[in-house]
Amino acid sequence: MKIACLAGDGIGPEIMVEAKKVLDALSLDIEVADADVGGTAYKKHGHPLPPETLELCKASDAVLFGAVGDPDCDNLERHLRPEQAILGLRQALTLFANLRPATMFPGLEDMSALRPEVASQIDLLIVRELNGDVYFGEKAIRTLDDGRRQGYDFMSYAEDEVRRIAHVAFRAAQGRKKLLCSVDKANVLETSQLWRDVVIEVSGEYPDVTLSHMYVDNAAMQLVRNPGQFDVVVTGNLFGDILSDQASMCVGSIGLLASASLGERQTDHGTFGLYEPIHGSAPDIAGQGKANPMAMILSLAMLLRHSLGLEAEAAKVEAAVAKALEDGVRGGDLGGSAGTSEVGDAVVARL
Ligand SMILES: NC(=O)C1=CN([C@@H]2O[C@H](COP(=O)(O)OP(=O)(O)OC[C@H]3O[C@@H](n4cnc5c(N)ncnc54)[C@H](O)[C@@H]3O)[C@@H](O)[C@H]2O)C=CC1
Ligand SMILES: CC(C)CC(=O)C(=O)O
Ligand SMILES: [Mg+2]
Repeated sequence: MKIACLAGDGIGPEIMVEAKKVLDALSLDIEVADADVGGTAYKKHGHPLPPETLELCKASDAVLFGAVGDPDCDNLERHLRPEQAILGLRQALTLFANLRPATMFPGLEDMSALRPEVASQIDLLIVRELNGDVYFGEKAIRTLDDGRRQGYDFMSYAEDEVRRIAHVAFRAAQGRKKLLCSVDKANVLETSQLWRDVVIEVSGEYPDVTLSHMYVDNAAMQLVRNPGQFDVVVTGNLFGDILSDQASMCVGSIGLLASASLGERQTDHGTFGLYEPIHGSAPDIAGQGKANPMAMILSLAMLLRHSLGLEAEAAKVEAAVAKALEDGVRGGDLGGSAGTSEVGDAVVARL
């Protein structure tokens, strides 16, 4: 079994060290190969996603990804910016299904942005489409005939793109509480109207799952008012990006939310995938040993489960994180003082 490790920029390398500590502690027979990505890769190789990095990912069973984003690169042409590396990987590897679970860890209710009795109900899974929407449509800043500049990003979903993510979401719901909420903006957007029509069509194949629909503005409000109503939420790329950051503060911190990005390619032991925290490179705290590595460590757990078929090991890692939190191990993002390596060590000690 082979994993490609792409640490990236900002806090990426700091949290990747901690995930590797956890992997080492499990003593598994896994080959680990590192590669450059993001601003780090641009500075070394002139491109945020060098061909050798992409080739390594393709030749691996799974990719463990830190984060990309570097303020030094903000004025580069768009195709050279660090963020293009993660967008490029998602597209080149056809990773269209992004699973973002948000669950309340026992004992952490006091850190939620919500009242503890509301927060304690949270156990949801956001299934975010990852290969379409405005992120991948034609985009430009052009000059109109009257001299005004206009920016545009073309939003679209083809029916097959909606159908395949809908199937992933319905199957996920079948393995949980059998509730699926599809989030869109069908009252305004044609893209969303097609999304809704196709989700309804697919629902015919899953009579055991209760499907509901919600406009995204209401969903943002309901996520704060009564998040316990949600089991699986399926939505497009942009809405899923935003709602998952919001969900993270409902359970305490963005430093806790992991993700799996999956496609259809099967490995010998599961599904090929890329695993990353939902947060970015956090330049404001990079290099200070303050980043919470738990989202990265929980992403490793998802990798073990989905790509390597190591369910017991995945559960062990998740239990070690939960135990560390229960024991009061908290970084600055959770109102504590534990540094990045201290948190990683605490998780390893509980494995
Ligand atoms: N998949 C990726 O690689 C992503 C990359 N980005 C990029 O990251 C850069 C920074 O973006 P931001 O909007 O600031 O979002 P961000 O998620 O990097 O940071 C937002 C806030 O959360 C905090 N934070 C994030 N992760 C944390 C952790 N593990 N522990 C403690 N605190 C944490 C940061 O310090 C910051 O105050 C940008 O270049 C952006 O494009 C953003 C999101 C995803
Ligand atoms: C291209 C990324 C920066 C998008 C993002 O914020 C995410 O995937 O969470
Ligand atoms: Mg995001």
